[in-house]
Amino acid sequence: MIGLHTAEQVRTAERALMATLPPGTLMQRAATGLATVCLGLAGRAHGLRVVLLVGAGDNGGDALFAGAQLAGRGAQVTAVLLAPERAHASGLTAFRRAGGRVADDPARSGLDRADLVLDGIVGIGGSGGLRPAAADLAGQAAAGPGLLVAVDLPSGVAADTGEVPGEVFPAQHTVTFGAVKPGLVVGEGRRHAGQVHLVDIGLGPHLGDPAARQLTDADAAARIEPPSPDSDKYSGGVVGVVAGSATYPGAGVLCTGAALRTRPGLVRYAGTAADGVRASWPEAIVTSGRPGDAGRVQAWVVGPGMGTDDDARSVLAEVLATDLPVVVDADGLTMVADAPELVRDRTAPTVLTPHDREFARLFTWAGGSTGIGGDRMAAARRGAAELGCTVLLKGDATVIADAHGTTYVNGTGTPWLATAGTGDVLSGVLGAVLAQTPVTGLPAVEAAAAAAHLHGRAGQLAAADGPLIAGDLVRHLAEAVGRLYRGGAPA
Ligand SMILES: NC(=O)C1=CN([C@@H]2O[C@H](COP(=O)(O)OP(=O)(O)OC[C@H]3O[C@@H](n4cnc5c(N)ncnc54)[C@H](O)[C@@H]3O)[C@@H](O)[C@H]2O)[C@@H](O)CC1
Ligand SMILES: [K+]
Repeated sequence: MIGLHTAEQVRTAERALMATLPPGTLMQRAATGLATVCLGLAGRAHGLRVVLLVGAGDNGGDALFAGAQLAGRGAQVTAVLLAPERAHASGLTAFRRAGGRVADDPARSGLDRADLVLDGIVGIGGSGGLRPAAADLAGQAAAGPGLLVAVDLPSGVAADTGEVPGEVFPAQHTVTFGAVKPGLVVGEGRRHAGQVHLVDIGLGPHLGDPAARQLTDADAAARIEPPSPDSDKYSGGVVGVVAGSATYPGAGVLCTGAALRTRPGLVRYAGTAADGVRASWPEAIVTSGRPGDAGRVQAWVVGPGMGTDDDARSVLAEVLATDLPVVVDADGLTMVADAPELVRDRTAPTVLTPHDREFARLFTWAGGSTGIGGDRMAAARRGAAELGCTVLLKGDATVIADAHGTTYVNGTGTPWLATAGTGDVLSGVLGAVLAQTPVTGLPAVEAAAAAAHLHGRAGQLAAADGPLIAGDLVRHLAEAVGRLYRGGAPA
């Protein structure tokens, strides 16, 4: 499990740890970790042209100490000081002593021929958009040839939320200290962090509960129960699917297929796409009747492609009136927006899986001119608390939050997933994981996080061959599940 810790949590842990250590120890650990990652990325030190962008705080101090280490190994290191009189004093001394050069004019920084640029402009002490001089340097760095490495956090990204209120240092790598900050993996910040390298500086025992979490493959595998020797077709959890329509059977076919491929125990389908589903999936038990005619299930998926007419509304109400876990997606969400009490009044878990527009329809505060806003974790938590459910807010880093504020950020996926029908597949996967929860006792928020993780992995596998369509996801699900159990390895 990857814990995501806010700036304040990191500072609190730092204070507790620093009380037991000589001054400067943590910065030395951070700088050594940073220099080590840089050497690994560059593959050499001797003759390497390095430019440090140095702000007025400790983030600049990290850059200066790392720069000193690189200079000591033969790199040609130039520091550009944004506030020369406030630059980290002992960092600057060490840097100069190691042979580092301070640029006397930011216009002659050498960014146009650097091999490596370290962004030590601002870290967890930053606020608001980058100031003009810093923004200008970030722009020059982006236009230059150097590998762009952010120190702790790309300058311009809000550590706790991933908001990017102005210009930003567009890192290809971020070397972060002590804990991964949410802003590196969620929202717009994620797009500017590049590959994240976590340097352990010993904060661990002092960090406490993370503000949010991200699953690894092993975490996801542990939340999707494999069959055991005494399993039968019922013990994996029976999924009920209400999706698609006579005119548009596709959503029913994709959703049912995804549920079957995630944990092939038993999937029951009820709805007007019965003929299409039956033709595609002889393994499913299909009825064209109402959900109540389908037989016993342990969880329902309702909504994708089912329409929003009166019949659909009464089917949705029937499903939500059960005391079973329910996933509501797509048309189901449109109808819930008109009747939120159907969800609010439930005692069994409900997972809503909106994209931004659906989210804005569900929650009027997110529908104004500002939309959801840059803090996607806060939005998902607020929505979940309002309806007493779990919200899976789709995005390039999907956020999953429940009414208690427990939050996950998904770390798998590919931009190729932004294509028609992939949401229907996610609901099917989620239905299958949720159907196990009466037995596994897994909280719905974790089931949803595991489903998003698996869905993203299937997307990555499918996209390895080029552009994917939703059916490819279903075809790659079995392999994605198998790889999760094998720690990511192919068969
Ligand atoms: N807290 C910890 O546990 C550790 C922190 N370390 C480093 O210390 C950093 C935090 O240091 P500080 O608290 O000194 O703060 P920072 O160095 O992150 O930022 C403070 C400076 O940035 C300027 N600034 C703020 N917003 C700005 C903006 N929008 N545009 C331009 N400049 C802006 C401020 O004027 C201030 O001088 C971390 O990010 C990390 O790099 C490490 O040395 C290791 C340990
Ligand atoms: K930085």
